[in-house]
Amino acid sequence: MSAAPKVLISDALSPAAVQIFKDRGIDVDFRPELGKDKDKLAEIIGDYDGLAIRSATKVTPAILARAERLRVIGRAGIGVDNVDIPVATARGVIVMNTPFGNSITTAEHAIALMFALAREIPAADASTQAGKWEKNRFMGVEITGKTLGIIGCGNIGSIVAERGVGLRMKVIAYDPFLSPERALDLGVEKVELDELLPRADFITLHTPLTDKTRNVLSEANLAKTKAGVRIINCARGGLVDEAALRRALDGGHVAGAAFDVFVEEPANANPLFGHPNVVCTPHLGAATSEAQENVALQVAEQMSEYLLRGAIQNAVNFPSITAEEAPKLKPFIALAEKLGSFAGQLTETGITSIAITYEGTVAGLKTKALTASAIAGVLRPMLADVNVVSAPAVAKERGIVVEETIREAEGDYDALMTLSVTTERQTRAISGTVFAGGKPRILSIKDINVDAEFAPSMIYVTNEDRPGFIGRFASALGEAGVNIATFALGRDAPGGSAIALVEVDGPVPPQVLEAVKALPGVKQVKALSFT
Ligand SMILES: NC(=O)C1=CN([C@@H]2O[C@H](COP(=O)(O)OP(=O)(O)OC[C@H]3O[C@@H](n4cnc5c(N)ncnc54)[C@H](O)[C@@H]3O)[C@@H](O)[C@H]2O)C=CC1
Ligand SMILES: O=C(O)CCC(=O)C(=O)O
Repeated sequence: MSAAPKVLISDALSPAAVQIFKDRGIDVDFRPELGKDKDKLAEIIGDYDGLAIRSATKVTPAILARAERLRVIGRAGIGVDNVDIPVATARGVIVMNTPFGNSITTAEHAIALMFALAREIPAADASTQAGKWEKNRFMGVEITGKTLGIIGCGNIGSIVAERGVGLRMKVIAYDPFLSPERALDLGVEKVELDELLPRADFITLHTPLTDKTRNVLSEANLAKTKAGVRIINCARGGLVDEAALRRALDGGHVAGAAFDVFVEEPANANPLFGHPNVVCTPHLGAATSEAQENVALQVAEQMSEYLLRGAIQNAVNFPSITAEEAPKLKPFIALAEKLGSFAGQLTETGITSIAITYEGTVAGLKTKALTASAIAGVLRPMLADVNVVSAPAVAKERGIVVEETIREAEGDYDALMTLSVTTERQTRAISGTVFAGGKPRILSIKDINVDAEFAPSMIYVTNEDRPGFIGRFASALGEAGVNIATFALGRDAPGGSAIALVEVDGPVPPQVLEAVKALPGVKQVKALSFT
């Protein structure tokens, strides 16, 4: 029996997560202090199959380089910008998040900050508790009837929009991916950024931080906002140019700003600090007991399902696979990898494209996962470290075009998978299926029917279809002491091109391949291995 998977929790997750892992039979170490101790984390990460984090742990290339066993990183929350996704993907590590568990809580924090700004609640509180009773100092603004401009109207932005509508605000939203139907449903007017900026009394940001959204409120865009605007950022530091915002606050154009997130976190110093109309919280958007319980439970469930059953949910770098789909996919994943491996072992020049056709019942499965497995199979003979998670990215990086075709109708087989690999010299197609009992099987190679299993040690020969070849081939193996286990043959036409696929016991010495190559009519000989 294989050992139980081991998970490290390196951030302040709700203890509910620990219990879930334990209940599922997973060994778990709860070490929240490690999120801030990257050296210690790097020292021990090699012992773990899973890493559960919030935002304090930075999963850098240096940490990943030491994570030899790591299979999954689970973010109890939404933003995965503290994880180096390309490097995790290249190392075959699934990265999953919990995209909904803290959305309501974060939207509520944005609304709370909007009220805090409108009525200067933090400053009024400090003044009152200091015994000043400055009734005339604090003159707020009413929310009702004001225009709320939302930048990024996804999960959290939509909840903020609904709350804004409920507060009788006029809600406008800039989000290139917001459909007109969804905007209508939410009661929101969809606008361009240049329209939102001068119209909004309050602007709230709810996008991820990407190359496109960085400094979306730049100095130039801040200058386009309405005089007296109030700005709320509960999404990510870096969406607003903090120094430019400070100048706009100092100059009086911006009436107030409420920030939960900062360019540098923990934010011990920041250009916004100290301004009387600025309200700050230390990245508390998701900090309610409800949200933390939600995300901790969800991430622990998702990670356990993956580590124990191969189910993938909410991965940002791999298609989802349910626990019900996982066992159905498993034999086809093996088939896809082996077809890929067959082609990969035969390929000696640069690959330009990989095409995979799914026919019959297999067309109804998660073909994206199968395609990723096939690509991994093709590339593995050339790149030892590639795996099913990293393969699509590696292929893309190498300029290999990947095509997937799905045909629901069945032909001669319930399920048929055909992989074609095109190199600078030729296209090689291999088809296969899964037989009862889950065994992958080869059905044709280069359009020639050959019925064979994949075996640990095989010899693949292409030759001219001439009398006497089989006897000479078998004798060459016999003389070298290589025992034949199974023998599969195929040809396109009498006297045309033929294929022999022979399973042998044990490895094939190079001199045996040379001897077979020297036989009359032989075009190609290759030892193949399938584990
Ligand atoms: N302060 C906190 O503690 C928390 C912060 N967050 C952050 O909130 C942000 C939003 O989260 P969700 O709503 O769950 O994400 P989401 O993915 O559901 O929504 C993001 C929206 O931004 C839009 N968008 C992307 N690029 C854009 C662009 N260039 N201009 C305008 N809109 C653009 C997308 O179309 C999408 O609708 C994330 O960055 C997340 O990390 C989330 C939870 C807690
Ligand atoms: O875990 C946290 O407190 C931060 C939450 C967050 O920023 C997110 O989920 O994106």
